[in-house]
Amino acid sequence: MKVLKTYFEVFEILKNEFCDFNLESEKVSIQEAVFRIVAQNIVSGIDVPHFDKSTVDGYALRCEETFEANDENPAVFEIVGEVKTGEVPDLQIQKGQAARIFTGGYVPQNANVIVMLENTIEEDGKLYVFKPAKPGENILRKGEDIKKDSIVIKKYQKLEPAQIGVLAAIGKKDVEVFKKIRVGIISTGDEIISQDEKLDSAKIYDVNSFTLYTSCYKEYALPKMYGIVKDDFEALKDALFKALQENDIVLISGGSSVGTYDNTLKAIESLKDSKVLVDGVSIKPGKPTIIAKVGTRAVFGLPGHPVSCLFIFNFFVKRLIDIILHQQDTSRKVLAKMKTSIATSSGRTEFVFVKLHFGDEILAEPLYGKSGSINLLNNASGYIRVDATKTGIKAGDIVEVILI
Ligand SMILES: Nc1nc2c(c(=O)[nH]1)N[C@H]1C(S)=C(S)[C@@H](COP(=O)(O)OP(=O)(O)OC[C@H]3O[C@@H](n4cnc5c(N)ncnc54)[C@H](O)[C@@H]3O)O[C@H]1N2
Ligand code: MOO
Repeated sequence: MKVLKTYFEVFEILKNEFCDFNLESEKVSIQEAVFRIVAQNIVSGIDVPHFDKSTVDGYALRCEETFEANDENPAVFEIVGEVKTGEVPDLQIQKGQAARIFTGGYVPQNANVIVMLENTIEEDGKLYVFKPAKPGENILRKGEDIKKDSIVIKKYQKLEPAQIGVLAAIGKKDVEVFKKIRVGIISTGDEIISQDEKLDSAKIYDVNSFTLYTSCYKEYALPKMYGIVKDDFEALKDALFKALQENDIVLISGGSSVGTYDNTLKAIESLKDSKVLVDGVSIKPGKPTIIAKVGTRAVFGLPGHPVSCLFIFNFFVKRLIDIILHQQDTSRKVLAKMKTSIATSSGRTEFVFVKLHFGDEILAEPLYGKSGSINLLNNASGYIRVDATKTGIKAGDIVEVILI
């Protein structure tokens, strides 16, 4: 009998086999680079800001002269000019002098504080300051945000909008990022037809090509469909061979189980340099999952049932993409209270889909349905894990829900 691997053994295998995957890089504009992974450390060529900058509208002056100021005895300054935002001022602040300045303005020489407009009165060319000001107050110093020559973004860091902002601030127009992981997608089965065909009895529309293709978008991978292949060993082998030439990961859905027409394992094994790493996992859904390495590339045989297929993408394929890109597990999780009890009995680790209800507390309502019912996922917010040693979870128990 086949020995099934546990899911954490599979995680370890994926990590050991694919952690030094050779990724090529490419240069893209910073606005195109969002959610991509940086291919080299990025060093700032400038200080940000690259001049002492006012963070408020007010007056530039020397703070020492305000130390004795109070409501009755304001410090008095002569206004010697105005700093135009975006221009370097040609004035210097001497003792007893102040200059008007606006948010973002270049702090004039000798000034060491900007007093906020609201804390002053300007009358007949004179400025009255009623409170002591602290040195450096309301000034963003040259290099205070980002120092010249410092590493601002590290290799393998993901570029979220905030990081794109940092790149913009240091004047970058483009950035070197890892190329998107290319994922080839094959559906198999004599009963599977495309949406262009007439739905005869005993046929079903291809669902997995589309759920897998669109799941790749969520992982910022580059999917390509290779169509529907009949239950024919040679045809599947040819499609797999072609997809492997053009992709980093190939996903075959259907034909991964033990039926006479289940050709996925045979097709993988027939390829030169192939090594089957996993053939069956002790989980539900997703038991008939196959994972292989062909040369340096990965091939997944995914269960045909649409729910199992999509679940295994989220559980293992996503994990592999994270490993290749040196990312932590990026699944989002919330704690919730079970709305009703559930029983589990497969002897495998079970993943139960739940719908979340948000109110004073977050409730997780278990969803029932078979692995073939894609509509089950239509209603699911996420899933919970029930270990193989357990026989279920009781209503009221707090569970961790992994969001999908
Ligand atoms: N004797 C056994 N039979 C089965 C086992 C087992 O351990 N022993 N495992 C069951 C489990 S669990 C699953 S999951 C399925 C997976 O089987 P396959 O990966 O070989 O998938 P198929 O048999 O080809 O298809 C299963 C089911 O899914 C439908 N399907 C397939 N591809 C698509 C697609 N692209 N779009 C929509 N639906 C698809 C297919 O028509 C079947 O209904 O095996 C169990 N059997
Ligand atoms: O992958 Mo299967 O869903 O365990 O029926």
